[in-house]
Amino acid sequence: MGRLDTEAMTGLVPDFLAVIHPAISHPSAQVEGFIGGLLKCQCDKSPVVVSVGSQASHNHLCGCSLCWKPDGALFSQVAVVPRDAVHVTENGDKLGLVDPSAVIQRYACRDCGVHLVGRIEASSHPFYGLDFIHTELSTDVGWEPPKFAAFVSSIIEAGFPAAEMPNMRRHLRSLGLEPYDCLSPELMDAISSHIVLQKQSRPRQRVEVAAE
Ligand SMILES: N[C@@H](CCC(=O)N[C@@H](CSCO)C(=O)NCC(=O)O)C(=O)O
Ligand SMILES: [Zn+2]
Ligand SMILES: [Zn+2]
Repeated sequence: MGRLDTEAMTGLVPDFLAVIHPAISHPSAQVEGFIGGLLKCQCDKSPVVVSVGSQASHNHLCGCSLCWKPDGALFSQVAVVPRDAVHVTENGDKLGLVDPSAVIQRYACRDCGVHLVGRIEASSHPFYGLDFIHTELSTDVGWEPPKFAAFVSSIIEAGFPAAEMPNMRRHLRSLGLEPYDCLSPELMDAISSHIVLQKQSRPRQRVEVAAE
């Protein structure tokens, strides 16, 4: 089987649980007062280790083509933490920038391909100050579980049959993961509010009208 078995997905009844994400049948149990843990890449030898000194927030499934997914999964599981809480503690020399032109600067292990951290460098970005992480890379217990599914329509770009999308959305809802085709309304509202504030703090442009 290839990285993503799109042939199996064209069957009449796709095995949704198997293709959504391996962690979804046993989601993490959030622990109050949890203060973070260690993320490790999938290398048996000299794994990259990242220390995260914070609980994660906005944990969600993401169907976009850019976020890292375990083999065979259609969705990534991705959350944010304050960037100050993130420190590469071991084998950081193995990290490489996946796509320098992306808004989220994702750093992956060059040996196993796992993405350890996604950082926003543009200070004007609504999510500046937050790093994207994959909590499944940690064996520590207490991380916030995923709460919704984002960029769901994007899985079609990975080969998921468009005709099966109503079933996929129904299935995500049955798992308590409301499907959205961008981010959740809460996050979209935060993005728009940030844009309004940015416009207000920018001096108004004078529009010159040429005299006839
Ligand atoms: N259809 C595209 C969507 C890609 C996309 O816009 N991804 C979002 C969500 S990633 C985390 O939730 C995004 O913010 N991307 C910016 C970036 O990744 O740099 C596709 O599937 O590729
Ligand atoms: Zn690795
Ligand atoms: Zn994504």
